[in-house]
Amino acid sequence: MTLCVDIRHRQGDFRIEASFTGSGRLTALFGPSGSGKSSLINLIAGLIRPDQGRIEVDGKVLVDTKAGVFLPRHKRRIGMVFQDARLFPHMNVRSNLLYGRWFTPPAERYLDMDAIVDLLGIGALLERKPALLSGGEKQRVAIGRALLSSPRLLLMDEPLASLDEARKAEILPYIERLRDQMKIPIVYVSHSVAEVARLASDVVVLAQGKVTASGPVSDILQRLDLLPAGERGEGGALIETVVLRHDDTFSMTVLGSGAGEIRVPRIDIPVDQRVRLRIRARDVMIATERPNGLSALNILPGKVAAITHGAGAESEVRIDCNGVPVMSRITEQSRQALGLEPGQQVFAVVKTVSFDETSTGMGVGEVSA
Ligand SMILES: Nc1ncnc2c1ncn2[C@@H]1O[C@H](COP(=O)(O)OP(=O)(O)OP(=O)(O)O)[C@@H](O)[C@H]1O
Repeated sequence: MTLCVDIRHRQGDFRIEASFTGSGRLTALFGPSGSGKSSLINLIAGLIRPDQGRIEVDGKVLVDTKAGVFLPRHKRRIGMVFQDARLFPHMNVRSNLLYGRWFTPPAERYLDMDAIVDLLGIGALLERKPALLSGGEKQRVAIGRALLSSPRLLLMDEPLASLDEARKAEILPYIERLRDQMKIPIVYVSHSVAEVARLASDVVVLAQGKVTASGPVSDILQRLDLLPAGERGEGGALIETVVLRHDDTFSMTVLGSGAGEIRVPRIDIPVDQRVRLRIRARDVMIATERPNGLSALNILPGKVAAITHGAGAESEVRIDCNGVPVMSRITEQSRQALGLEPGQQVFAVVKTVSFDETSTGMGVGEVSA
């Protein structure tokens, strides 16, 4: 899918000037509060008419102010999921789901109820009213309702923001399945690095209404300078791995990657499955010789590829571990003490316990354009 956005719009004192192309399965709009993420979603959905510009999804022009085109919302075939599920309280789950089909002409319906119910695991909930659902279940039904409108694009505006960590963890695998099994492109608003790392194929970074960077998720998450200050500690490398084996004695899982084997706390993913692993830059130590007598289990040989002096006392070091970039955030004092320079052979050291449940997710399949 290709989503092309090139718009300028003013609301009050706030100006949006956004231009980007998303060609992946799940494009994350990422930025701090007030950066314009929801405004951009509303512009794509047709809830706001832009002052100037053009929006196109897979060749279908939704807006082109120069040509006088503004497709009204109901003709855009866009599914929306918000932070709050917005289900109809008087209808049961089945009726809420079927409501999504209503506005789509039968000839254009390409998703059926059974497939969606199965994908989202909501078969047991069909007769219940929303008041009897957990927050995570409500969001799964809201996603189902949006999908049953057979949309050509799905917009998700912070769909997990109102859920606690346990409910988020419950719903993330369903969004991964949706991303990997449905052919519907998704634009997903978030200000959480953990969520973006797990779900996105591409990222558009927004700050004060402007696009400051866009590209594949692994490229963007390495750029710690692009991340909001409060989320910088969550940035780092995002690498594709495969489950090699589970070590039940020590409750660990061994992942294979281009950088070597990586041990993480046991994850419930079958052997041979792809896993996307986030290694936070702040969790990576650097050694100039292979360490001995060290408790950390992951020691990845590599070469210093680049060093960036960050704000204040910090330096960011990109280590090329056999073609796999691993980021490390260390103090400038440590960098100088080790005499680190580009080209130098080093070892990236990562403790197994530094990986948590937000560090791994199902690997993204081939991204079809
Ligand atoms: N109708 C409006 N009129 C004037 N200003 C508005 C209007 N709607 C939003 N804004 C302003 O536009 C800016 C961007 O808001 P927006 O909701 O798009 O940001 P956001 O990145 O989605 O934030 P959050 O993460 O907090 O939801 C904010 O400064 C907001 O106050």
